[in-house]
Amino acid sequence: MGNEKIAFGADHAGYPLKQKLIPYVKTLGYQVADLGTDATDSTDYPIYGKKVGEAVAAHEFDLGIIICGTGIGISIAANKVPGVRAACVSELYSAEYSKRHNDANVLALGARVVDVELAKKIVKKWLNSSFDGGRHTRRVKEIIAEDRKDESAFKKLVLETHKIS
Ligand SMILES: O=C[C@H](O)[C@H](O)[C@H](O)COP(=O)(O)O
Repeated sequence: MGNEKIAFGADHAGYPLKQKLIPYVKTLGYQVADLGTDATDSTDYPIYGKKVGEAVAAHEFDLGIIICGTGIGISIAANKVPGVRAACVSELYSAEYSKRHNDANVLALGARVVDVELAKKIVKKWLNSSFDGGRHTRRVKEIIAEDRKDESAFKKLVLETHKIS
């Protein structure tokens, strides 16, 4: 923990929480970049979900943290980017298991759902958790195959284990 580079993004609803989380995550020792938005003026969450998603998928950053009102819209937008596994989280169990089982590389939060203290706890739990591997590796590989539209790789992974296609 601590040496990864993290990209932050938020719409207007997420902006106030983003401004609180960035200094907090810096105190945990991470390198942080703010990809916007820079004000509470109304904007559109897909802009920032896409921006952070593309930066993470391109390996410019190790992880992303994105925030809108519910966390839902911005996570939907980020998950359209191949290579992104964004988890919309509002409690600690999912914060941990989105890393352990899903290897989530983007965390989405709802600024109208969680308060600042809970958001900090979720972020810390997520950053401190890591992928379990094992059976979860095959499942994540199936997601990656689908991202790549590699139907034969997907079918091979499924067939190997479940004897279905
Ligand atoms: O999923 C979408 C997000 O929660 C947005 O932050 C929300 O829809 C923005 O709503 P409004 O334009 O009413 O501030």
